[in-house]
Amino acid sequence: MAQAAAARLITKIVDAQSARGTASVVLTGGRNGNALLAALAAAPARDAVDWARLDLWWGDERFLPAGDPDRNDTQARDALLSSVPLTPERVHAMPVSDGEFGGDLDAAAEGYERELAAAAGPQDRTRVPAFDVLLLGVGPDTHVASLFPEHPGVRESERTVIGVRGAPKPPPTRISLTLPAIRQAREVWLLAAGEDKAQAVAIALSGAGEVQAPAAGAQGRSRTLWLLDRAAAVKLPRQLYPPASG
Ligand SMILES: O=C(O)[C@H](O)[C@@H](O)[C@H](O)[C@H](O)COP(=O)(O)O
Repeated sequence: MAQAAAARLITKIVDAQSARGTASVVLTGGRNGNALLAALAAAPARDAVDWARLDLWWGDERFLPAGDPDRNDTQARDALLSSVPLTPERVHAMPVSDGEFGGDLDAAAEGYERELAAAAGPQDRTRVPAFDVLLLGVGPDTHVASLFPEHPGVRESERTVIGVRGAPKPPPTRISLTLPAIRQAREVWLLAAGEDKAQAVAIALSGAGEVQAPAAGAQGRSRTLWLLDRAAAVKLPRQLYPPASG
């Protein structure tokens, strides 16, 4: 799944850069998100991407000190970012807990909200850029980013970035894009591999509401793509699962 997603992402970035001279991608944490980045680092076509003209954002982040190994941006740098010639000012990591906002989670979330708004173009209807691709790993409970079933964050309808306390997935304190922000992306790609995601995938794709199944609310403006391996697809409703191609 990671290899296939990496190949698709390279193509999407190259297409965007040839069409508009730039591209913007929102990264996700977790096993599948990091596997995609590692696959990208190893992809032969990797350097078809003009890394200097790529804007990178995060869908969520653990609110920890800079360089903490549990931070998504630390893991992303280790998996890919440190080995490609990105433009540092175009890599928009979410605030650290020992930076300009100190340990003030809400101030840090507001800071990232302002950074997104500043990058939004006049053509963007809301206060975030029109991301070309917004990547999301899917939790076994159907969470995406740090939006968990029945938690306050998934109900947020105004803010684009929020602080999350008491997340069921450790570590508990996080910063996350909200569903309104996620839905501004041109394309949303949801990544799920492994048997432990099969139930979540089936629930999210069978008409569940976004409060009960946040992944169900993660739709792109022009496209929503679920990138699954067979193990994660086994519980899909039959009409959604093409007959095994050999
Ligand atoms: O900060 C995080 O933990 C991630 O952003 C989170 O949303 C992750 O993508 C899912 O929990 C899936 O994680 P796995 O791919 O490891 O199952």
